[in-house]
Amino acid sequence: MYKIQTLNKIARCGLDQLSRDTYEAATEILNPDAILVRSADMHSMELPPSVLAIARAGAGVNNIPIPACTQRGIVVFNTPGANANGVKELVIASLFLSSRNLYEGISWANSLAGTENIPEQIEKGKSRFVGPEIQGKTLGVIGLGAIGVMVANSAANLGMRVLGLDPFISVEAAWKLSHEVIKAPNLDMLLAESDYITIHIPLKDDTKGLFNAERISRMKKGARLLNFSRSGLVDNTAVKTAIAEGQLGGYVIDFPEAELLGVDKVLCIPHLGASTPESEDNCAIMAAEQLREYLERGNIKNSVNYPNCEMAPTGKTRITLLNSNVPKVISRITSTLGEYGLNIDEMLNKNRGEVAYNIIDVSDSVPDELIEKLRQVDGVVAVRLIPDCQ
Ligand SMILES: NC(=O)c1ccc[n+]([C@@H]2O[C@H](COP(=O)([O-])OP(=O)(O)OC[C@H]3O[C@@H](n4cnc5c(N)ncnc54)[C@H](O)[C@@H]3O)[C@@H](O)[C@H]2O)c1
Ligand SMILES: O=C(O)[C@H](O)COP(=O)(O)O
Repeated sequence: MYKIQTLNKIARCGLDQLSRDTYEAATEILNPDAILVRSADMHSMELPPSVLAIARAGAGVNNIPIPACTQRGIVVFNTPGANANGVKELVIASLFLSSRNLYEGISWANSLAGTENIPEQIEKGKSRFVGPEIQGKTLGVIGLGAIGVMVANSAANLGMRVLGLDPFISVEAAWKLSHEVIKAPNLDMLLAESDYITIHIPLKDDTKGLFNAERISRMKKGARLLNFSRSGLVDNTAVKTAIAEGQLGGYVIDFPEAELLGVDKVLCIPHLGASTPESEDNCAIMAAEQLREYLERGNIKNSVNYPNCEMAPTGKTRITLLNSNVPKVISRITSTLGEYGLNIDEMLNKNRGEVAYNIIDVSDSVPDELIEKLRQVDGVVAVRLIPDCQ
């Protein structure tokens, strides 16, 4: 029986992937084998030694202490693209929301409740909420991954001139990008020419505070900024100053913090990007499937800290090893197997940066003592035995 701890509400159809005969999933559970999470902050959580894997039902993994997990041999997964359409639709909606002053206009209309001559007041007052159409305007998209590509393509379809910037764009994303999207040669050009800018990059050490006062000052005067990625990418104080000075025409944030609430021209959305039944289902199913594949077969798919590594099960005994990516570890592993007279039927080794992963299938039975010996091998971080791997 595998035990799964859920730290957030995970869509039922995802949990249904984990059959009740083999899995027990609960919010409180002793010695979990794996954790299923959405946005819960795990940085201060003490992870029990039993945890083998963490699956983030979503894209951003800044809520998970990745380096500490890697060091302990905990494989962390996310669900690339599973909620991208949900976010894209809200980004497109927010272009209109912000440009046409819809939130302010609707709030004002509602504030007239209980007063006289509503139609007259509406016609008199509406001119305060005039806002530009997006057709023909320039949208700068920073980050052309799962979400950025969808946003860029949809905006081009709506008649916008779209500039895209992603120095690390994947081949897969590049294939999906509309030929109408113009490659911005650098951030300066994108900042200077865009009427709207939307950010779709992960929050990391090198992206933190990307939109600071200096970069905002290089934006076109009155341009609007949309942030559906993470609050830490944009400096809130710089946003407030730039709005007060008219440099920024508006800011839409899906991760509002205290200092932004109630600020004029700031639209605070309560992290609704992926809050659609479709996105929640997609993420939960993908995360649960990835966990199953890892726990039951040792296969790694869509990990953010270990290499992807998949070997079709042979029905034999499978040994999996997580190790440091340094010379001689593999030879030490294979000679340890040799000492116990074990012949390797199939083996797959993949590395990623400082770590590596191995799947080894053997026909013979594996004594517990050998697994203990493998755990002692210099450079090996964790070892697992999966008998009769189907
Ligand atoms: N609001 C929400 O509910 C919601 C939902 C999903 C994702 N997100 C956030 O959006 C981010 C992007 O999601 P995604 O699914 O598109 O991820 P993704 O991994 O598919 O795409 C991220 C892209 O950013 C690019 N990138 C990284 N650093 C960059 C930089 N400095 N300049 C330009 N490009 C850079 C990468 O090359 C990649 O193509 C996530 O990391 C997450 O923080 C928010
Ligand atoms: O990174 C993500 O996938 C989003 O921020 C969605 O987060 P959520 O699953 O908590 O809605």
